[in-house]
Amino acid sequence: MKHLFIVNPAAGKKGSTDDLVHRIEAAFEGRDYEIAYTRKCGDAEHLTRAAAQAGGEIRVYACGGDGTLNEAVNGAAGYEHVAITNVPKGTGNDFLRIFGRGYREGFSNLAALADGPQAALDLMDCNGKLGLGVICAGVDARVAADVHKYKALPLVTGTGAYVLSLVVNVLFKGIARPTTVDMGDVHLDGDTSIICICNGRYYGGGFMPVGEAQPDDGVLDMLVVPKVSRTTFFRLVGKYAKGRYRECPDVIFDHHGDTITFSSPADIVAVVDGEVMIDRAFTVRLSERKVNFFYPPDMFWRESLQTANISKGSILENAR
Ligand SMILES: Nc1ncnc2c1ncn2[C@@H]1O[C@H](COP(=O)(O)OP(=O)(O)OP(=O)(O)O)[C@@H](O)[C@H]1O
Repeated sequence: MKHLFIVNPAAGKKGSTDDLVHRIEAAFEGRDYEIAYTRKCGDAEHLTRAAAQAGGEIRVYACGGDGTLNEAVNGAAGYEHVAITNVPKGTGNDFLRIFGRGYREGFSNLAALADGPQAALDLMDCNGKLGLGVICAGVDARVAADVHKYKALPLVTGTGAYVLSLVVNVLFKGIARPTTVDMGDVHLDGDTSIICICNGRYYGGGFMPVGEAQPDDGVLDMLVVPKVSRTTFFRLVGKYAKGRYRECPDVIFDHHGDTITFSSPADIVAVVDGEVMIDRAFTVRLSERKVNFFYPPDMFWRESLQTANISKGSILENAR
């Protein structure tokens, strides 16, 4: 088995690349491994696909944030002899949050990760681009997309850019946009505030719209929020972020299936695992391709197992 580390030097804190490389060298001495570095957008996808096409069992470690992971997903999808994972080195790593408390430490333990189990996960196909975690296409997507613009301004920090983007988009540009949406029996023709499709559970640094979403159940969990007043929006956002959508059936419509389409006379911003796409019509469907994902031996994404892990930890701690 070969191990390929794809390191994004632009992701994460200064000095994190050197630190990671030392940890890889220490953990993989004597094993068949290689370290490759990305230089620009798209490199992680090309490196992963090239490794997959070379043949032979391989584990690919996308070392970066959700963007680097998403590129590895697009390069590895459909190749049964390839498995990928995400070594946290970004600011977000929202997909990994599904593994519960301690996910950062768990996925940083390279020796354990190398021999960890793997599972075939579902993928979302969004106009040809694959996503593993969450796709959004409403005011939340416009906020996320604009954060990059504001970050480039002098004297604006990461949090400052997010607050600025939130204020401009929610208070000044308006929450809703004219959109036609079809998902299952739900047809909406009017203004829409939020469209969200979950295969994973988290996005935007910790929002969890559908807490019961499972990345391997063959189901995409979709939520749509029509036009609401600013007051309702701010009242709703806490419940939306905590997966309490069932408490608001009159303003959050849900569908659990395999396809959603949405279109607008104006450009729609969609964000796929943190990556921005712009178009006037989108189809998001369950892809026929899957991706093998490997993870630490003591972690899993089903709540029951996460709970079991937590209680196992406390039993061990009590025994010490
Ligand atoms: N050498 C490089 N220099 C600049 N940008 C790069 C380089 N290599 C990759 N990239 C780009 O960096 C972008 C950000 O990467 P990534 O999303 O993994 O990190 P992040 O933004 O820190 O984390 P997160 O998205 O989880 O918040 C990706 O879109 C990728 O295309």
